[in-house]
Amino acid sequence: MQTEDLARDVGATLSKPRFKHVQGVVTTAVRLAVQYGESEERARTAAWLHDIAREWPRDKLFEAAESIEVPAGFASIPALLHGPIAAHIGRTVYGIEDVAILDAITYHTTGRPEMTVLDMVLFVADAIEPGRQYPGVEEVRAAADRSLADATRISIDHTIRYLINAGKPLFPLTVLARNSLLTR
Ligand SMILES: Nc1ncnc2c1ncn2[C@@H]1O[C@H](COP(=O)(O)OP(=O)(O)O)[C@@H](O)[C@H]1O
Repeated sequence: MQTEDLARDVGATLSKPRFKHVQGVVTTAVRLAVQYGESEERARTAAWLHDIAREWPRDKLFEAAESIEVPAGFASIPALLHGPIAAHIGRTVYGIEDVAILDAITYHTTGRPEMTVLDMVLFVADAIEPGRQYPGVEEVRAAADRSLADATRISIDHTIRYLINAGKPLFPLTVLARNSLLTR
């Protein structure tokens, strides 16, 4: 699979602002991969694919989730389904067999316990790409310069606070991801 083909398909699938976000995630993921000793190629592929189903309507996400293997609990929060579905598309449409890439995509919104370097590269890149603006983003950016695990944990802390303040459900795996990062 050529990255150019993937980039072209993503460009044809997503809205302009979302495509710009993905481009920012690709650039940032590659930079973090170089900094933290992960493969640039894997980071690039995961980043191009991660949001390919992000703009699907709820019904389409639920329908797709019924026919693929989704990790436990994901279907209870529709906003999380685009990760596992993007991984499924990566495997079935683009022939990606590297489980590390597929897992990084699956868990890019939630995190998980014992996150790999590639998981964290994508997670943090998604949180700090240049187009991201939210209270606290500078703290995550600064942390990413010194420690990928700290940046991941701080980003998770922001997400947890955001979800609580917004009265939204919090996926339990994210709490386990945070606990695991605190004991690393
Ligand atoms: N750990 C989580 N638990 C529950 N819901 C979450 C979690 N993380 C994110 N969400 C919800 O899923 C939505 C999509 O998250 P994300 O993919 O990070 O958004 P985007 O990249 O579009 O900003 C968020 O707006 C939030 O409401």
